[in-house]
Amino acid sequence: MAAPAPASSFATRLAAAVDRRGGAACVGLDPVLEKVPHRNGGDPVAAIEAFSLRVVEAVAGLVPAVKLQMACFERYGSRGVAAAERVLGAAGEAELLTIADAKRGDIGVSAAHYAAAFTAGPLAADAVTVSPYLGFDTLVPFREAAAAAGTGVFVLVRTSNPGGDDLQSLRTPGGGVAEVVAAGIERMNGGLQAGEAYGPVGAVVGATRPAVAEALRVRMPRSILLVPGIGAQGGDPAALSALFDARGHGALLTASRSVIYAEDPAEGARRLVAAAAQAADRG
Ligand SMILES: O=C(O)c1cc(=O)[nH]c(=O)n1[C@@H]1O[C@H](COP(=O)(O)O)[C@@H](O)[C@H]1O
Repeated sequence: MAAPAPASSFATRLAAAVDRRGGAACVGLDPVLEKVPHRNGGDPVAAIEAFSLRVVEAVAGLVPAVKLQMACFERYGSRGVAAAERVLGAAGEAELLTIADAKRGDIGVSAAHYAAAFTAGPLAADAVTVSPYLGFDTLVPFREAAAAAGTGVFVLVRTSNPGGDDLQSLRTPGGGVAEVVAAGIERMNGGLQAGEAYGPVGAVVGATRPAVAEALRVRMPRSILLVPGIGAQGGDPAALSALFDARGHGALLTASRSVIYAEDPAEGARRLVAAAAQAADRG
C-alpha cells in the first residue's frame, strides 16, 4: 500500500510562515562556546543549548524559520546531538520551521540513512542541507524521503565562501559545475503537485555573488533558494530581489552571527525580516 500523502509540503508551509511573519528570513543557530555569554558552570553543551533555546524564544513569532548548524552540536558527541534534538523540538513547538544544516552527502544506503535521520525520529527537521558532489543518485533518497514526509532538501549549488569558486565555477562541456548541479536539481523537482510553485528540492545559493545567484534562479524556477551570506559575510539583501517571486516567496535569506550575537537577537531578527521583506517587495 502506498504511504499516505503528507498533510502539506515544505513549500506550502514555508510560504504560509513567510506570509505570517512578513518576510522570508531564517535565523541561523550556530552556537560557539567562546561567543555565548553564559558558560553554565563550564559545561559547554549546557551553555550552547541554553543559548540556542534563548535565541529560539527570542525569535519565535518573528521569523518563519531557524537553521541549526549541526556541526556546532555534533562536535560534542552524543550530548551535543541530544541538545540539537531538544533545540529542534523547542523550535518546532514555537512554530518555527526548522532546517538541519547537516550538509550530508553519501552513496546509496548511507544516503538513505542520513535522509531518514533528518526526516523521522529525534533529529527530524522541516528541511536538511546536502552536498551533491557524490552525484545526483545520492540525492534521490533525500528527495524521496522529503516528498513522503512533506519536508525539504537544500542542495549546495553555489556557496557563499571565497573558496566556492574552486570547484563550483569550473567549466565543463555542460556549463559551469554550479549550472550542472542546478540543472540536475531542476530535473528532480519535475512533476509539481497541483497548485504548488516549488518542489521539495531547494538549492543553497550564496548572497555574496548576487549576479551568479540571479542567473541560477533562472535555471531553477521550481526550487526554493536558501540564501546564506548576508550579515557577517557581507552580502547585501537589497541585491537579491530577483530571487523572489511576485508573492515574496521562492527564497529564504538566512543569517547567523549577525542575529544571534546581536545585543538584542529579537531586534536582529526583526531587522532581518524587514530586509527580506524589502528585497522581496522589489522582486
Ligand atoms: O548551507 C549553508 O547554510 C551555508 C552555505 C553557504 O554557502 N554558506 C554558508 O555560510 N552556509 C551556512 O550559513 C551559516 C552562515 O553564518 P553567518 O555567516 O554567521 O551568517 C553557517 O551555518 C554556514 O555553514
